[in-house]
Amino acid sequence: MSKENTSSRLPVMSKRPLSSTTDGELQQSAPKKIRKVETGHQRLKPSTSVAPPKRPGPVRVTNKLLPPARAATVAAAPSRGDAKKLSAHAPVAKGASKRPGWDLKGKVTDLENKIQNYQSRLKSSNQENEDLKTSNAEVQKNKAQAQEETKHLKQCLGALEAKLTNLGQVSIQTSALAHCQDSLRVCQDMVKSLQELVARQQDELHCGEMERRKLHNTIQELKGNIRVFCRVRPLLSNREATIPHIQLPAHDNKAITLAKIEESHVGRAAETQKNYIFSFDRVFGPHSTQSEVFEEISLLVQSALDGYNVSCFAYGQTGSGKTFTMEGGVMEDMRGVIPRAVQQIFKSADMLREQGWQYTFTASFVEIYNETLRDLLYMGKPNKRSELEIRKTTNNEVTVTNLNYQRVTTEDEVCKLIILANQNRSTARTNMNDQSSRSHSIFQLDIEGENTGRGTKCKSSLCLVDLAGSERIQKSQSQAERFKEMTAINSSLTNLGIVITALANKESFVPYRNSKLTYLLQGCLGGNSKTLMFVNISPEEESFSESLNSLRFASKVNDCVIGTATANRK
Ligand SMILES: Nc1ncnc2c1ncn2[C@@H]1O[C@H](COP(=O)(O)OP(=O)(O)OP(=O)(O)O)[C@@H](O)[C@H]1O
Repeated sequence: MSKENTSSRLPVMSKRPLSSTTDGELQQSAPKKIRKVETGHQRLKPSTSVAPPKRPGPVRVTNKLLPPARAATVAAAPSRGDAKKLSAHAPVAKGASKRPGWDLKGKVTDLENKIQNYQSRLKSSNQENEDLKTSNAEVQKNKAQAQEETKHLKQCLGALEAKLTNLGQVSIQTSALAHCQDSLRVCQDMVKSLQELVARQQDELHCGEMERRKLHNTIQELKGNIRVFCRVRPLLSNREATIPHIQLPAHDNKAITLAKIEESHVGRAAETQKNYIFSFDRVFGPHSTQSEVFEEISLLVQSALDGYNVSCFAYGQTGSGKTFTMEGGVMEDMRGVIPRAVQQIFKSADMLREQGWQYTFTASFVEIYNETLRDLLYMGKPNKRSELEIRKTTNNEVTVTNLNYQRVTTEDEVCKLIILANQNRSTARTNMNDQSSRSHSIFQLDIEGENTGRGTKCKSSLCLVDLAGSERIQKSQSQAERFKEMTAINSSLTNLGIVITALANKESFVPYRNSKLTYLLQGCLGGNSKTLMFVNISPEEESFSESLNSLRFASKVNDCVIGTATANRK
């Protein structure tokens, strides 16, 4: 039965005229109606207390824990059993506690009172329930807020903890930084003292370098400012296994003997041997390598970087190995004096750069053919070649008009110029040598060095000369043009000999201008210059006379050198 039904009956019961009914009827009907009322009270369960519910005060833990629906049920009504208890304890209207059985009206009144009482309690319970709901909602809201706040606080805490950790790290880093700063100060002190040490050592190094240059020059002077090396070419064919007419003593690398076996004019002895003994600064046999030869010259090349003019000549008959000695082959171990000297110059300049030296290099390559100068670095049209003239500058330096003076910075650049010069070089066929060069070729590297820190400068020239063949006219069977070439070559070589002799004898007049060769090489042939002459010898027996001539010419030069060395010792 619904609550609505229960409540609708109660007014009916109260309005029924009791007088028109019998006690029995009333007695029978009354309990039914009471039961119906009680049935309606079943919705009040579960009730844990019959005490009138108090108005909700401050939120209690029990209320918080109860779900809202259950709280509402408690407030709605007690259970049937509870109703009995309630009836037992419920306050009874005054004067209704002991109603006689017939006082049905009174009982009804009592019951109505009770109902009113319950209704008011129900109302207050509902109110209380509503209050609890509101309070619960507030609690939930507060709880959510509290959770939010907790979350926020946790975040703050996390951030603070992170900050704290960072602060810890910062303090570690600060102490590490302080440590580093200390180390830096120590290092700075160390760097300062090292810089002072380096400066001192640079001073010492510079002094050492200048001392080295001086001593090096002294050694070169003691060895002689004009030196002669002899080199014997190996046999080019296997026709002759030995070279009996050239003797090189095993124990002495400065001597060479040409032995000539002549028929005896006396008659008894079949033949006699005539020995021509020569002595030079060094004699290289047929098996000497290019690097062995250069080793002896490298000290002179060093002098060029130190500021001394250096010249190196290769003298000898056609085919004796002059070009091979000066230029050599393409293979590394076949490279001759010019490429090796260039390599050494650039390497040494690189090393000296660390000591504050800056070098500039200018290369030129010229040939003298029939007493005419030709630029070997010329790249224009052959018929557009300008005439080259040797001139002297106001500084008394020799220069050539219209000649290509190429600024070079690397060894490679110089090697390319050498290739170009070779292509330009005049060659002509002769009976002596298919690739015979009929001109003097002069490679010149002008070197300018400056040590700005020390205020020191040096200037020098390195001249490497491959002379034209020196053979006699008859042997080469030269005709007309060849005769003219030969005359010019021999004339200039003779003049070279004369100039060297005049220099060695310290003569007041040196006839440089007698030939283009000596005029051009004037700067590299006197004063503070150092000269080296190679005399190249062909090993073939038929070249005996030419070899003898060459050795005699070289010996004349060498004798002059010995005279100079003796004078130095005094
Ligand atoms: N030391 C050597 N070892 C091996 N081969 C050599 C040596 N010297 C010279 N030759 C060879 O001998 C030949 C002639 O040499 P080279 O051209 O150098 O003579 P040259 O004196 O320059 O002649 P020219 O005056 O006619 O120019 C070349 O084929 C060269 O390779």
